[in-house]
Amino acid sequence: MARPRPQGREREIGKRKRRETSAARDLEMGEASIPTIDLSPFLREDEDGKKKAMEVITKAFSEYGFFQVVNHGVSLNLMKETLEISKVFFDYSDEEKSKSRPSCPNAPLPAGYTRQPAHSRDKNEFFLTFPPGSNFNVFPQNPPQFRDLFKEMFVQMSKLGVVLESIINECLGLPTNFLKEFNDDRNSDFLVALRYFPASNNDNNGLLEHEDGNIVSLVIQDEVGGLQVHKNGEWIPVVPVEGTIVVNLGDVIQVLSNKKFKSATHRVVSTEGRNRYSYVFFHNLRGDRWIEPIPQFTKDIGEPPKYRGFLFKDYQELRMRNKTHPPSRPEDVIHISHYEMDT
Ligand SMILES: O=C(O)CCC(=O)C(=O)O
Ligand SMILES: [Fe+2]
Repeated sequence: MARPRPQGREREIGKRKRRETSAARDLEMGEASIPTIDLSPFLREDEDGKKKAMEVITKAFSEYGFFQVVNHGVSLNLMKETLEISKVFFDYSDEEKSKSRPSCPNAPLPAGYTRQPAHSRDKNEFFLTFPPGSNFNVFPQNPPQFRDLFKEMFVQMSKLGVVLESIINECLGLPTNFLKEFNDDRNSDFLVALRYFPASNNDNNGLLEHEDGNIVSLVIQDEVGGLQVHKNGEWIPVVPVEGTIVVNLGDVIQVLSNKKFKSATHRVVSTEGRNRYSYVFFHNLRGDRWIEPIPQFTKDIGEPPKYRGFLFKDYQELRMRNKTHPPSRPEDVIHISHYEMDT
């Protein structure tokens, strides 16, 4: 007799277990690397170059959900300076850093400086801001250039986020400006500077495997390395190349596109004897948006929706609970599979 197919959570546990085993097996890592894409055709409206780049991007989004970009419009000097300034800031004493602890309890995320609690599996500390001018933002007095550099980085990364969103829109074949109109409020975007601590003898986890929940994320990493993306049972290193920005897709696009595009699973592995610094910009979405697979990827082509609809805010809250009240069993952590339909 055929074995009944595992349902819902049981099925998810199976998937995760398989992934964890293969993660352990593949820790040594294969030869694969993620694609690098030149964005200059989009910035200078070169139609032919755009078409070619879009083919590569569409493939990368359907297979990996991850790629790196060059000629992205973000100043290379600014990238260097912001990494340098974050080293200066994170090297300050805990007392000094604590002066910019989050102070606004109703902010959707803790803006300012946060260190992961000792019991957290993630071994990092970070500094988060919402768009310049947001009332949630808290900045340190020192280093004196910190605030301006952070603001400038926000502005430039936000521009790139908008460009990438329009590229995603085009690669998915959506009506012109569909995503721009759906996601017309930039107040929920945020920028995070991170410092990962060196690996210890028995723990090299910097950031546990996860998918980003938003539209698209942009990562600037220093030369230490450790960011890895999961593909076909393998952990592929995202090898740092100075001046490049890593792009990874979030769950919102995976759901809207009914899984045509993937939000890749990724993690950060820490390195013995070295801190690792990075910046991540989250091109996000208003909490009151309703997310469900769009008809173009479901009923228009005779495909059943792979997800039930949900309010983005509810998903964000569940993801937040993963952090504030981490479940003891990894399989109880909420992922986008929480909304997956049994097909
Ligand atoms: O620090 C990195 O390289 C990536 C961080 C990340 O994946 C995240 O914050 O969601
Ligand atoms: Fe991430």
